[in-house]
Amino acid sequence: MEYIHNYINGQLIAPAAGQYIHNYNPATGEVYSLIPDSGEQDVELAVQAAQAAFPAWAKTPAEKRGRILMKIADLIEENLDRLAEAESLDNGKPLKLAQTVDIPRASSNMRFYGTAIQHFASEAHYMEGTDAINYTVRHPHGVVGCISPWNLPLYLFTWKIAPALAAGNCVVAKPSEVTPMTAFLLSEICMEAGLPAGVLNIVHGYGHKVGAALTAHPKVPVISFTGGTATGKAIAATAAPMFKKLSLELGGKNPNIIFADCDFNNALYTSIHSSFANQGQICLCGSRIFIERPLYEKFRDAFVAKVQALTVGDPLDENTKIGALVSEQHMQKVLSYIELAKQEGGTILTGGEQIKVEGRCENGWFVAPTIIEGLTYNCRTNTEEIFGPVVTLMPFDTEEEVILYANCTDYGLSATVWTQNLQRAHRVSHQLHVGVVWVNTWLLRDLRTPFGGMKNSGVGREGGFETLRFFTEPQNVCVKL
Ligand SMILES: NC(=O)C1=CN([C@@H]2O[C@H](COP(=O)(O)OP(=O)(O)OC[C@H]3O[C@@H](n4cnc5c(N)ncnc54)[C@H](O)[C@@H]3O)[C@@H](O)[C@H]2O)C=CC1
Ligand SMILES: O=C(O)/C=C/C=C(\O)C(=O)O
Repeated sequence: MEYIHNYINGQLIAPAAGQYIHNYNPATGEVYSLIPDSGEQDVELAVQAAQAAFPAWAKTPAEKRGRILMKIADLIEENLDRLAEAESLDNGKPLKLAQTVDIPRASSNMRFYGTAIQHFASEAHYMEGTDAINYTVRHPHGVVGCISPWNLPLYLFTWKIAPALAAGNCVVAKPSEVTPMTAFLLSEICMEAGLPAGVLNIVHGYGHKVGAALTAHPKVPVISFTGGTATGKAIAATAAPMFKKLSLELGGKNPNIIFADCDFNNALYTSIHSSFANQGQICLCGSRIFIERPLYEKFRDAFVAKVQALTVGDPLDENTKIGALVSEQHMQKVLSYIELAKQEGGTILTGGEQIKVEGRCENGWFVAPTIIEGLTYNCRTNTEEIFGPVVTLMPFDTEEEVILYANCTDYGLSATVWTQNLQRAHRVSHQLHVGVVWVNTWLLRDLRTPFGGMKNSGVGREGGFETLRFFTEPQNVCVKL
């Protein structure tokens, strides 16, 4: 059985208490490795290592920090196949998705911030008539905490640590205990890339132990978190009275709005992707599909037919489009929402159940891609995050009506709008209470843009210079000339 180790002060080490958690392969239901069940003592060691490494790392020229991040990016690319396979085994996602999306994006994250930091300049403000000049420098905070989820494990882990490190902070990071493997492999890559000891520390284990200890640690003034809204709330409750700086990327219940004048094929094929990519376990998935009434039946029938043709199965098989859900517990949550949808009067057009895959995956956690119609826009199924391969379809008649539907949840992460009418695209986008709108596309990412949500979908924005600002403390110096 393979052991995963913590990465503390440049060393791969066992957890202080010597306890481990089972790590499951979701496609087979088997335990295949062991994760450190770390606790406060391990977090303390990691914070001390990060504190000790901070003065030298903060003084390292940005160009040199950037070079190390780019070396890490190169090594991620060199190890793409190994990392992609590890991600697929750990998470249940199709290997192909890990090869083409997760791991390339992890490398892009490191490369993007390795270069961005070299363009992140101080600001100066000259005071006309007063003969004074202000300059604003941005200092790294010291030790920052990064807590990431299981749905896009290395993708989101690197999305946090890259800007934090680039800005000169030292990091204590906690990957999800459900999918720890690629963060562990990354610690080996960081050692090979020459990242100095203590600059990045990775402590594995449960959220209520490691995550909670990191959030409450008095020497960690900044926490960046991506995950569920309930967990974000718990983190905020601990962090707020300690005046910690927080970035929270939380859940979504995103509308996918399809007007009758859309490019039908583009809307259809992209909607399959935005509904079911990664088994629907992406906070940006468009789980509520609103279709303008004249197109409703045509879209519904084509969508159902195409979704029925998707291959659900062994994530390692290159024909597989839908892999396993991440855990048995998560699968039960998703199935319980399908039951709720039936109780709320929904009609299951396809899917609606667990799937038994033959062969080596017979005990895996697979759910058929599920399409439901006939629900009201404000029922629980249509307002609570399911985070699985489940979408609902609803017709609408007017822009006003669909905007009401789209905005009626407590979430406000993203939305997609399909129309060939440019004026309508702008008009509707402007009225959506979400942080990110895609028009005639989905999940097309430019890493320079602000990314994040409104309402219960989060606090703050990641991406571009926004994150470098988050991971630094501005200091203004006013000089009277
Ligand atoms: N990015 C997103 O939008 C994500 C949303 N979710 C949603 O959240 C639901 C629950 O999923 P979970 O696996 O429980 O996600 P979670 O939000 O509990 O896990 C995310 C990370 O937070 C850590 N964590 C958990 N409790 C913590 C605490 N008290 N203090 C600090 N860190 C803590 C976890 O160990 C993990 O590293 C999902 O069903 C889904 O609806 C889950 C993962 C990602
Ligand atoms: O930054 C991105 O491209 C995607 C982010 C996705 C999440 O935060 C998520 O699914 O949790």
